[in-house]
Amino acid sequence: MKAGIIGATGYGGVELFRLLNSHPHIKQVILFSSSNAGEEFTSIYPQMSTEQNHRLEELNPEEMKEELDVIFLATPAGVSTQLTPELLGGKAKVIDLSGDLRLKDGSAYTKWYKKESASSAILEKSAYGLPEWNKEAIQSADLIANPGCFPTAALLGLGPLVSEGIVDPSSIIIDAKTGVSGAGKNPGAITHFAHLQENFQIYKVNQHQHIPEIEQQLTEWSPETVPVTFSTHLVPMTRGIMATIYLTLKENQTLEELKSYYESCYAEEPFVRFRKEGQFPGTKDVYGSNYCDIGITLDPRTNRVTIVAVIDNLMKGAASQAVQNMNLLFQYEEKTGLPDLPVYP
Ligand SMILES: NC(=O)C1=CN([C@@H]2O[C@H](COP(=O)(O)OP(=O)(O)OC[C@H]3O[C@@H](n4cnc5c(N)ncnc54)[C@H](OP(=O)(O)O)[C@@H]3O)[C@@H](O)[C@H]2O)C=CC1
Ligand SMILES: CC(=O)N[C@@H](CCC(=O)OP(=O)(O)O)C(=O)O
Repeated sequence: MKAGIIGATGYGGVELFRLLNSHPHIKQVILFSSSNAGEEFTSIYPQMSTEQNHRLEELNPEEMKEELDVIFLATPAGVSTQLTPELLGGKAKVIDLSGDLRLKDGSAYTKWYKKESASSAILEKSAYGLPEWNKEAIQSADLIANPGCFPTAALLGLGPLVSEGIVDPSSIIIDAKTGVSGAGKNPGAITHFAHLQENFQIYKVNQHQHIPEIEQQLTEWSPETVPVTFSTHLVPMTRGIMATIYLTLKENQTLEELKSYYESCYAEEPFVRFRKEGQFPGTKDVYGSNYCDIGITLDPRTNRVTIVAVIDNLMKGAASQAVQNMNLLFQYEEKTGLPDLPVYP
């Protein structure tokens, strides 16, 4: 198979390259760049040298859609809205890592991303690429909207309880922390080393573009609308997301019952690991891997549940989840080409 990466010189693009380069079904990876076409990839990332030389190519959607089997877009918001219509209709399947195609309601996209949305025809065509919850739709799609990094952690953590209908829908608080690579390779002043180191910073309070994405999926799982309080914090680390989620239950349940919902939801899922009672994961437990590790507990004093879900934002939050989706699209075994274990320490 031939794969193409648009936005190859960004953090998500480089991580995709690393994974696709050792994927057993990918014979060739072609890298596209809007700013460095004509240059060798190794002139930008010498550490990514391989046996094959990779020159950064200029975009040519007409050729790409016929010659490539799969195209990944690892580009800033707004680019996929423009490019996807030109990339569909040929041989290639398209996997978009940006937020452009995740929200079914184009006006919600415009409100939260402050950009023009893709057409409703494109939005309808795209399958939400959260494999643990949407496998069938992914397998039969031509276009995948890879989930956001925070929604991946939050939804995998919340899914078993919200879909069971046992959560008070007005009670959900998602308190999330992220490493700085989530902001891409050209972040703003908030991510400057001098500001970031020894600091812990909340940002986009009540304005984060992942709020409607999380609510869209929760509301699909639940008979009621599920609004969430969602806050994001930058911590001085490179990779990793921890979503600490608090909620109350509609009726009393035991921790054993709660655990059983997770165990049955994720029993067949190779990339969700549920912790034993009393254990909670840290971000290093999933570093460099496609895992989402989850721990839960119930405080009998308050009847409040605490859920902790961790992922690597560049992996399960972006590139490796995109490869997991590619595996599903092409009927490869879901774990193909993805690391078995995280990098530790
Ligand atoms: N970083 C993360 O943890 C996650 C990121 N995402 C999303 O994935 C996407 C990529 O993120 P990330 O790799 O971090 O971002 P980066 O900013 O690191 O890279 C984006 C790349 O897109 C390319 N690009 C920029 N403008 C254009 C344009 N107008 N047309 C075509 N290509 C363009 C650039 O590459 P070049 O100049 O070579 O074309 C750039 O290197 C974003 O939408 C992001 O929100 C999603 C989940 C997690
Ligand atoms: C640290 C940091 O800034 N993280 C980014 C991650 C979001 C992202 O990647 O954007 P989309 O999923 O919408 O494409 C943020 O919080 O906005």
